[in-house]
Amino acid sequence: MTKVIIAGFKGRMGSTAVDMVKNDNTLELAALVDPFATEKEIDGVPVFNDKADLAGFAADVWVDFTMPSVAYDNTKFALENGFRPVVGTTGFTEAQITELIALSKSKGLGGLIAPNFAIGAILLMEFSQKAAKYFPDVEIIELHHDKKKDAPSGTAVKTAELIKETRTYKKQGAADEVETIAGARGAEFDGMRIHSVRLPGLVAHQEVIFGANGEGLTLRHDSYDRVSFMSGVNIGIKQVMTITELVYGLEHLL
Ligand SMILES: NC(=O)C1=CN([C@@H]2O[C@H](COP(=O)(O)OP(=O)(O)OC[C@H]3O[C@@H](n4cnc5c(N)ncnc54)[C@H](O)[C@@H]3O)[C@@H](O)[C@H]2O)C=CC1
Ligand SMILES: O=C(O)C1=N[C@H](C(=O)O)C[C@H](O)C1
Repeated sequence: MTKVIIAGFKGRMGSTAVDMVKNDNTLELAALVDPFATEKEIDGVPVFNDKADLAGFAADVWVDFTMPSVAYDNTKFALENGFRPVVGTTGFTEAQITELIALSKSKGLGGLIAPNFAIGAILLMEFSQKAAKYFPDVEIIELHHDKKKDAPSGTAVKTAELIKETRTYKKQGAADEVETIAGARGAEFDGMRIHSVRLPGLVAHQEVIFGANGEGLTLRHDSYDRVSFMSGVNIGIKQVMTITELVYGLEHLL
């Protein structure tokens, strides 16, 4: 049995992850963490408000769906306490990821930071990376629910990072273009543009639009329900038990 801690269990993703773990008889819910929890235990599973109280606790995996502002500290805490992190929380800097990978190696602990756990989103990123080799003009439009705290989404950033590996650099748009309203052209990443839409009713969606002479290519993925992320979280939990360092992106474990 793999013993799993879920941090952020009161939230949209954390609560969905609790159901997924409960429905897999090879996984055991070992502890739940959320500063907003009022319960001391739920169905015999201990509940903690503060991660510090989990130092020395016996568990294998730390699943994290919390907030960008705490995800780095939580992941570091997990590694320092022998829990293999499986982190969906977004907002890590490149430097933080590099540091956490080094820490995981020094501890010999597997781990995963995955900006998106949906298999369709992983495919969208891979297809986009392939297309960018032939279509260097690309704009990313990510669309999310209006409770999302970070912009652009972690998935959009990861998509842009992957595209950067195959795309020949170019600064897109007219050389003399002017924004008459600041931000009209979106965020810039390596010369390409990323646009963030926030609306009630949405869950998590992304389009990657390529343009070339006389043709266009649009790739799109939609998560209509948070259950779309759960097979990826389940794979992540199982795979981190078999590796000895943290990886960035679920594609490394598929
Ligand atoms: N990688 C992926 O596939 C996905 C990632 N996400 C990301 O997961 C994160 C959480 O998203 P939601 O569940 O929608 O947010 P949410 O706001 O519904 O839930 C976050 C929960 O974390 C709790 N929390 C805050 N600080 C904490 C701490 N220090 N320790 C433990 N719990 C803490 C909050 O009280 C809240 O219950 C976001 O960064 C989001 O972008 C969301 C969907 C899919
Ligand atoms: O906040 C969300 O909801 C999501 N966050 C992740 C991201 O920032 O990419 C993954 C997914 O898009 C849902």
